[in-house]
Amino acid sequence: MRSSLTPLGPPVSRDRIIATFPKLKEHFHGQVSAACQRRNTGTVGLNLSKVVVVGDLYVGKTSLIHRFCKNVFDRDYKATIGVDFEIERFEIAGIPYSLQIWDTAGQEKFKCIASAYYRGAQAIITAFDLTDMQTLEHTRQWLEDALRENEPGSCFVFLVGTKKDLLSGAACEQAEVEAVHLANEMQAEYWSVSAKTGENVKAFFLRVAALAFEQSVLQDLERRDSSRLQLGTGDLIRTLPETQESKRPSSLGCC
Ligand SMILES: Nc1nc2c(ncn2[C@@H]2O[C@H](COP(=O)(O)OP(=O)(O)OP(=O)(O)O)[C@@H](O)[C@H]2O)c(=O)[nH]1
Ligand SMILES: [Mg+2]
Repeated sequence: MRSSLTPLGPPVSRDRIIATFPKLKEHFHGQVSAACQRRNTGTVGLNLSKVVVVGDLYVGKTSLIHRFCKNVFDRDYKATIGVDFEIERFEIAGIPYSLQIWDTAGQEKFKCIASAYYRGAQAIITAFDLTDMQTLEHTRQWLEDALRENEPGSCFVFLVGTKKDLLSGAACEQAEVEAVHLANEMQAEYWSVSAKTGENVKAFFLRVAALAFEQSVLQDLERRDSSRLQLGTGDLIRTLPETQESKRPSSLGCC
């Protein structure tokens, strides 16, 4: 049965339906599964969760997003001017869910435009080119800039090595060792992908969506719990001791 929160529009495509937690663990958090089963996920199904993709120019940010959202790959380079975004709809544990994926420009001259869009990100994807290790080094700065605009600890961080199709053997292994090392430092999850062949692209974004969804549901439950608590403990109605004074209606208190 579809959720009553399903937004207007056509149903999500079959490959955007996530029933079990992708990669690393099999199940959603117990509270999240229970909330989904009871359709008690508040406004999660109606909100857009923001994902921001950052990294040097030419590393393949736009290509990665286009491969996932449109299933296309363009060999020609067209620099992103400022920012762009795509909205991708999912159905996760039976609940509709949407990601707003922001594609930012890597060119220095657009940095101030792009950084205005970092705020409110639930996930930050820092991308680098596996064939150009300088771009890996620069991910530290990209991440620092993006985190500065967000509450500490509020974002999932991913380090993504792109253009996997261009590397193989020892060179690939060497690049990945360095990347995993940096990912640990950043407390990021590391993925390597190819927008050209599509390798790992869908699995990666499904993982991003599942993590963001789980966090959204938990935050929503917490928010509703705490507002209920505030109502419960609020000193809204005070009882007066039963004296003759207090029994008398105040309007009759004169004379
Ligand atoms: N072989 C290969 N080429 C890729 C891959 N991803 C991107 N490219 C190429 O790399 C170039 C740059 O890709 P973009 O996606 O435009 O790079 P970008 O990071 O968005 O660049 P800016 O918008 O300037 O920040 C293009 O010519 C792409 O075709 C990949 O997985 N494999
Ligand atoms: Mg781009």
